[in-house]
Amino acid sequence: MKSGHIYVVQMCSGIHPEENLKQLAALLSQQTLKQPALVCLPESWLAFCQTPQQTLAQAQSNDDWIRQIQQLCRDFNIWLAAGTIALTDGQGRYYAASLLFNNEGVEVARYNKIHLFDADVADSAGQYRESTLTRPGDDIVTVDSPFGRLGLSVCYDLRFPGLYQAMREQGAEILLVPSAFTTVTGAAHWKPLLQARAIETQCYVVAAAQVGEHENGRQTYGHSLVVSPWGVCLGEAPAQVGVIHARLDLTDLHAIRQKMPVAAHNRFKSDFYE
Ligand SMILES: O=C(O)CNC(=O)[C@H](CS)NC(=O)CCC(=O)C(=O)O
Repeated sequence: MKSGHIYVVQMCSGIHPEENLKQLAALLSQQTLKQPALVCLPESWLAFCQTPQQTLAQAQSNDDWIRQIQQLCRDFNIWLAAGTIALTDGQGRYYAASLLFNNEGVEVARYNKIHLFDADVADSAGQYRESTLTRPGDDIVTVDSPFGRLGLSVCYDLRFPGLYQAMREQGAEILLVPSAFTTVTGAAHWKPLLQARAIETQCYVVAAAQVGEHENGRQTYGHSLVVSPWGVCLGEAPAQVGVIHARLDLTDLHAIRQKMPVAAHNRFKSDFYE
């Protein structure tokens, strides 16, 4: 039965990729990484920019950063769920892309954030309009790994349970939710949403978060979380930069699914109306 070690890196990313990569390497160096290791990073960890135009410029020039990230996977012998990185669509916009690399630095999956955060929030930023230059993705992504079958999602996606049900139907066992939640919505919704997704799908949920006051003027909630398929929090980060570790064991997951087979009982599957 598959199992492994998950390391969730909570970052306070700034505008400059070089500094963010240094922050990541320093945090990983402080860990004794048990194998096999899956390292999960938050949304926009490589560059948390000030404007969509800055993010677009970043998206058009990050080939070299990606090569450095691939090298980091080999140096630390880790699988890396690389949060999100802005990647150009070649037509003047960018995707919020979540790339998964194996321990040889090979890209094994890519998910483009489907739901974009266009919302008004009672915080110092006030307005979020992610769709300004971001192109939304269309495809649901699940992929096998030494840890189990991973389902990829990003931040605001968390509010749309249909996506997670679809990943469950594709066999997902571990759902990844790299995020940069606002402090206001995070305090109100973050933990219950993550626990609900874990309980409904009977999956592990792993959510790496941005935290603190950022160079771009934004504030984020932190509280990175690992939730078991029973809804129990196996690890929760405080509101500061750092790494949390959890051991995932799919034996428990399959026991939970066997005792309460909600996926088989579900009458609202995607083929319900066919
Ligand atoms: O803009 C960037 O560089 C990084 N992207 C983000 O910070 C995104 C879009 S603005 N944030 C969210 O999705 C927060 C969702 C949230 O807070 C909620 O659902 O309550």
